Amino acid sequence: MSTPSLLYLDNVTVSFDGFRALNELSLLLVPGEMRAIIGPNGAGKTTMMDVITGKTRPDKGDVLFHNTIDLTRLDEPSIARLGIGRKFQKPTVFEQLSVRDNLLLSLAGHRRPFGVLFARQTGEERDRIEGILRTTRLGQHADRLAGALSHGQKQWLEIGMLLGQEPELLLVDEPVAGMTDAETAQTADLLRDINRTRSVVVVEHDMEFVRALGVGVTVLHEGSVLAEGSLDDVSRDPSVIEVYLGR
Ligand SMILES: Nc1ncnc2c1ncn2[C@@H]1O[C@H](COP(=O)(O)OP(=O)(O)OP(=O)(O)O)[C@@H](O)[C@H]1O
Repeated sequence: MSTPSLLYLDNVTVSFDGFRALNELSLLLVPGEMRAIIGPNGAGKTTMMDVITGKTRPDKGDVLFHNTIDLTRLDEPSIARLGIGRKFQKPTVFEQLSVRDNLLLSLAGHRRPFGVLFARQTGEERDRIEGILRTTRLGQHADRLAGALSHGQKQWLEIGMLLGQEPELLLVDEPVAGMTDAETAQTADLLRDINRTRSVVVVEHDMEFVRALGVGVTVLHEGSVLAEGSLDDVSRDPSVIEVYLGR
């Protein structure tokens, strides 16, 4: 029996003017998994996310979703519709709207986004928004303008907006950059909650946060996987110490 696979990057190479940002990168994510991706600056983390979401096309290699769908043949909107959602580092919430209205706009299935603000909410929409408010710890702030939230709360709102699209796999890029220690700890809890029902790939430099996640870690270096395992395992790996943690 083959290993169940949610996402499989098979020998993916991406070159920019002859420079290999990804160099025969292979990585397997099983359904339901949360994986942390770490690695020094320039290791290829962002390029890897760009390949998964269809922003960058590899020169070589396949990216298989559920073993059968080759993402390298699809464009960004098609990949998003398949259930792969990405949160970029910088929050891009609608500052002039309330937290609740931001979430309403994000719900999957709306064809004319801004029109929904003037339409009567359905019970199902209300329930889904309440669920996302609970997950993102924003229940107390539902009626505040998004622009009045702290940096950390804006990041949670954006994660909530991603949840509105019901992704099967969330890609999260440096979620705790610029957060306070308390916000960082809460973000780890929040992602663990989300991971009960969805798979997650999180790129992060903050090792305290990665430790709090308590998930498998992949170390990238020069566009390839240098090590994989628990944070303790990879922290002990001499090659990792040499290129990254020991710097
Ligand atoms: N569009 C591009 N054109 C040329 N070179 C690029 C391009 N995108 C990335 N690179 C190079 O590819 C390498 C990998 O970059 P990438 O942004 O994927 O690394 P990263 O691991 O995300 O780094 P960081 O932790 O700094 O965000 C870097 O050397 C970068 O300069």
